[in-house]
Amino acid sequence: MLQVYLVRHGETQWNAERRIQGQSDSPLTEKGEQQARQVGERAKALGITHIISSDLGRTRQTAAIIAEACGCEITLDARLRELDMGVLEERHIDSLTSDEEAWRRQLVNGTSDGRIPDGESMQELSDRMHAALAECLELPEGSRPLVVSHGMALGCLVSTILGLPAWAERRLRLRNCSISRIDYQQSPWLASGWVVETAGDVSHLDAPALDELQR
Ligand SMILES: O=C(O)[C@H](O)COP(=O)(O)O
Repeated sequence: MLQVYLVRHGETQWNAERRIQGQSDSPLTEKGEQQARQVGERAKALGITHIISSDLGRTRQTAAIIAEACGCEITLDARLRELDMGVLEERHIDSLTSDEEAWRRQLVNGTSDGRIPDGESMQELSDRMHAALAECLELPEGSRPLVVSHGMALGCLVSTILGLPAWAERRLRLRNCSISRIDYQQSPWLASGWVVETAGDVSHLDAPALDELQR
């Protein structure tokens, strides 16, 4: 049975400052680098064989730290990027006008085709994340891949595997450097296809980051 580990990147400067990143970027904080090292230790113990990462800077930085610990090659895949948040990228979450806040809420509270101006819909995000995930099925027998991506992108993947709408990802707390696991199984009794084993595990982190709303 193929097991795929899903890791959100380590804490970044803008995560700590509550600024919207989307496909814009900011570097890992010192804490984010430490979190990535702790994922690296776990990844080594798990016998990870391949690392597949979003091509944004913060995920590449996290993937490089994990790869150093477990000695795997990194493959970059732009389909694993965070949701494109259009004109709201780089903005401080507490600085949004009421119109801007309405765009954001429309996106995360139940409209799969809603989008922030110049941004992407949750459905588009879901489609590209599933297409990237499907490539794990082509890896050689016995592979154990680890995917490094983003909060909304991974939340959308896990939600849709569970049969929930893409926007249900806001109901999942995927903190920086949390690990989720999904398996691809064929079962006569349970679901066949992707199933969720764990979501948002932070037991490998000394001091898990607070999520954005708690900061
Ligand atoms: O700020 C954002 O773009 C998202 O809410 C979180 O994205 P991240 O997982 O890349 O920090």
